[in-house]
Amino acid sequence: MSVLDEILDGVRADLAERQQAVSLDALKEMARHAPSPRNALGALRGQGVAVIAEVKRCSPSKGALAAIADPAGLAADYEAGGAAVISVLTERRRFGGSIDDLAAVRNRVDIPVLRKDFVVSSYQLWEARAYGADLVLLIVAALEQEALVSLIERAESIGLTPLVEVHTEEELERAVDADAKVIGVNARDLTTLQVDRGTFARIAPQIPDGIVKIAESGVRGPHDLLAYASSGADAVLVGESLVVGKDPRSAVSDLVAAGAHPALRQGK
Ligand SMILES: O=C(O)c1ccccc1NCC(=O)[C@H](O)[C@H](O)COP(=O)(O)O
Repeated sequence: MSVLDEILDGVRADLAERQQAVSLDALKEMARHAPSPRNALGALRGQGVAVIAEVKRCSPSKGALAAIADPAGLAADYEAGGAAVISVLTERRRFGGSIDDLAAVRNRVDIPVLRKDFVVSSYQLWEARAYGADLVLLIVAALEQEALVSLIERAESIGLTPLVEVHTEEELERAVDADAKVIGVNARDLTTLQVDRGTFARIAPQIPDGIVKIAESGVRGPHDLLAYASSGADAVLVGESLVVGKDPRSAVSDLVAAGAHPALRQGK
């Protein structure tokens, strides 16, 4: 069984428990009272290369990364460093996250917040909105095309901006066919878990103009951001290097400064 299939099995089991505990109607009611969605597209399309800073405790590829007792405090540091968006990994079994992390982060910061998870059902979209998410990750490799199209439509209809993640040219074609407006190319192969930073440079030129292009995974510092930017990234999504470092605020600030270089502004 592939890593993705293993993750998805766990996600479905946890989801079934939550669906038993909280009805869809109750979630919809919570979503109605949630704070209004923030302007995610505006944040990603700002000047320079936008930095999406991730709250990530552990991962299938590396195991434990950082304890992160106060995810909201970490997110506040990211925001102070100039992050445009906060990503919160809410998957429990392999990433140590929770939907409560999402709510805590959303209540602390003033920038848009991404629910980063393995979404397979519209129930998770309502959950995301009920707990304050502004964006939601949809992974093409985890979804049949019909489900991808319908989750994108449903997400947009309830005020979420879908970030549609691809790993290959075939998945990119599916994302574009599904009318994705924000596409992330993830450099981490879901079968081997190896990071190949060349993936973005290979796939990004085929992303049509007008779609926001995000380079995900493998950013160790400003030099990787600059490499992704030179291949056309509007934004980078960074997790591990921020949570294992001593000073997340200045690490974000260094990335933001590199991404603000005037030479990178052309075409944005
Ligand atoms: O991080 C993993 O090991 C992983 C394994 C399987 C599926 C997804 C995985 N990570 C999620 C992400 O996409 C990253 O957390 C995100 O792009 C940040 O990457 P990094 O900066 O390399 O931590």
